[in-house]
Amino acid sequence: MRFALSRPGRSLLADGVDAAFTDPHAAAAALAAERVGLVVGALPFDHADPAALVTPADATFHAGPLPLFAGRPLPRFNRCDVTTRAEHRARVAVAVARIRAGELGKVVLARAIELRADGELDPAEVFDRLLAGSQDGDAYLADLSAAGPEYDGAVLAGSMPESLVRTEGSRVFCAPFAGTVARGATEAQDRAAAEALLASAKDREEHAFVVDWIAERLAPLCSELEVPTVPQVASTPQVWHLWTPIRGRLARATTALDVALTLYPTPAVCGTPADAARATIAELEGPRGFYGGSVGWADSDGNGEWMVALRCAELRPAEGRVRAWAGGGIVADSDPDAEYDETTAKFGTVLRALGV
Ligand SMILES: C=C(O[C@H]1C=CC=C(C(=O)O)[C@@H]1O)C(=O)O
Repeated sequence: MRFALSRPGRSLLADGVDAAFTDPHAAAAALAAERVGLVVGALPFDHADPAALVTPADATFHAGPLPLFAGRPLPRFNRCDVTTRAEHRARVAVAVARIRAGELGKVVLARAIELRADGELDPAEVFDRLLAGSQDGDAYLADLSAAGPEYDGAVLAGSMPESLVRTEGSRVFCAPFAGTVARGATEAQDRAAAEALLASAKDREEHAFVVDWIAERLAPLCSELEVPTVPQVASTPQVWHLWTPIRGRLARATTALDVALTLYPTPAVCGTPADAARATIAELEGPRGFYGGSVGWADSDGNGEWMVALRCAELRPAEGRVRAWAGGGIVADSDPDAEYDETTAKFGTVLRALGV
C-alpha cells in the first residue's frame, strides 16, 4: 500500500508509481495540463524540502471510511522522549516572551518521541490501528520514498480530522482545528471540558489566527466565501478542539493541490507572522520533516482533499524505528506546563495505535 486516506465521506487507496514528483508545483502543473490524472502523497512542513508525491499506477475510491484490514500483531515498543519536559517548557517560555515582546502573534511548538520496535514493523498494520482507534473513520498513510534517498522506505501514518482543504469541482471546504482541551473522564466532566474550551479567550485567540489566515488566502481565489465568526467543538478520542467549517466557491478552475499549496502551513501548525514563526520553530525545534505538512490527493477534474499532517508518526520499518510529534499553539497567555500536558494528550492517538 503506497497511499491511503480514510475519511467519513470518501476514501482513497492507491498503489504503484507511474510518475514521482519532489516539486509539488510541478505536480500541480502536470494535473492542470492533464498530463497526469491523479496525484497522491505528502507535502513537507517546510516548502523548501522535497515533497513525496506520485501518480499511482492503481487507485480505488471508496464511499465512506476504508474497511479495516486483517490484523497482525504489532511488535512491542521501547519509548524515549526526544524532547524532555524541561526542554519543551523552556521553548514555550521563550515563545511566550517573544509574543509578549510583540515579535510574534502565535507560534506552534512541537516535541518529539521516538520508539524502537522489537520485531517487524508493518505500516499497514499501524494504519489499521489508527483507523480502528479513530472516532469517524479518519486515518492516512503516505509512503515518503519519493522524497529522495533520505526517505527511502519511510512512511507517514496518522489520524486527525483536520482537513486543510477539500475541493469538489468549484466547491471548496476547509475545516481548521486549533484550541484544545483533554477529554474528561466522566460524561459530565467531558461536557464541562468542551464548554470551557468554547468559553476560553486564550483558545479562541489561538483559533482565530488560523481562521483569519485561511480566509485571507482563500478570498482572492473565491467568488463566494462563507466564514463563520464563532467556532464549534469537535472531538477525537483523546481531546476536544475548536474548529470552524469554511465553505466557498472557486472563481476559476484550479486543483486541490494548488489550493493546499496556497494555504499550508496554516497557523494551526506554524504561526503568525508566518516567517517569524517558521524561524522560531527552526531555531527551537529543528527540522520537522513531514509532521505539520499535508497528506492528500488531487485529480485533474478539480477534486481532492489534503489533511493537516498531525497526530502522526514517521515509520522506518527497515530500522524498526518510529518518530512521532505533537505540538500546540502558543499565544501570550500560554502556560508551559499546560502546553506540555496538551502534547501528552495529543500523543495518545499514535501511542494507542502502537499499543504503548
Ligand atoms: C499542532 C498540533 O495540533 C494543532 C491542531 C489542533 C489544535 C492545536 C492546538 O490547540 O494547539 C494545534 O494547532 C498537533 O497535534 O501536533
